[in-house]
Amino acid sequence: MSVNPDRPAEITPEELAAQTALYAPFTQAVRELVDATIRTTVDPATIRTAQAEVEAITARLREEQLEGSLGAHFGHGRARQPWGNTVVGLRNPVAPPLRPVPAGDREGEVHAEVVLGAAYEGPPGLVHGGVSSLLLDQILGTAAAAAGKPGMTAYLNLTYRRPTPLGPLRVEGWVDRSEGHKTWARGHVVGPDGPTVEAEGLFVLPRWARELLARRGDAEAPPAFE
Ligand SMILES: CCCCCCCCCCCCCCCC(=O)SCCNC(=O)CCNC(=O)[C@H](O)C(C)(C)COP(=O)(O)OP(=O)(O)OC[C@H]1O[C@@H](n2cnc3c(N)ncnc32)[C@H](O)[C@@H]1OP(=O)(O)O
Repeated sequence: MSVNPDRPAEITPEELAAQTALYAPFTQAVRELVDATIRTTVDPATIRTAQAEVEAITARLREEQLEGSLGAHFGHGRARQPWGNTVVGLRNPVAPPLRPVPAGDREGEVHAEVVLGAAYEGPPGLVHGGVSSLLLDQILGTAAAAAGKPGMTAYLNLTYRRPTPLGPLRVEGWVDRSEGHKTWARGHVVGPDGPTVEAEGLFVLPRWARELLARRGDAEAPPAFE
């Protein structure tokens, strides 16, 4: 998670829409490539040819690239897009991606439907425990932010109740309680037979951010967490 205390450069909603239309299908195509890489059974000569083609594409993309990570380069107003984020990033093919939306009636409650394929496997046919943790960290953090209490993960406790099958899943998060700059959130991964992994975490608005807000006298506008 990069934390940017300054407002990143903004682009217009029209430019944001244009960039989304460009990059979302491109990123999805690379996700498909990853899945195909894992599952293909083509002959060795085809693999070698495909490797050369992929390397050529990579070289073409590297002709112009950023120095570091993506951060929150794109956005407008308070709707900045964490396009590099490993869970929700629109430009990150590693991201499943998760698309949390407001749901339910608990504070900050957000849900996301997601389909996890071969790229997220741990035990055969099952989701890797670290991947469940990844999704839950994000959805609990998003719930805290949706409740207007954003923070960084101070701790995240997980209980793996039963194995999580690869395939369609729902991830849910909500705020349990908060005290000032500390917000406790809960959530779970739900499979076809009910919840599989439960999470409870503490999200803290860091001291530096609290001090920044105090200087700005702007308690309603937390700094960007992307
Ligand atoms: C409408 C929809 C909008 C949606 C819009 C989406 C927006 C976007 C969503 C982003 C969703 C991101 C979801 C991924 C979230 C990551 O992945 S974050 C990355 C992983 N986490 C980290 O790297 C954090 C690393 N740790 C730190 O930076 C610092 O230790 C912390 C946790 C920020 C705390 O720092 P601090 O505030 O400077 O420290 P400090 O003042 O000592 O502690 C503050 C309080 O927290 C308590 N505390 C700190 N750590 C702990 C702990 N481990 N256990 C218990 N208490 C603790 C302290 O005791 C203290 O309590 P009080 O005495 O104030 O009551």
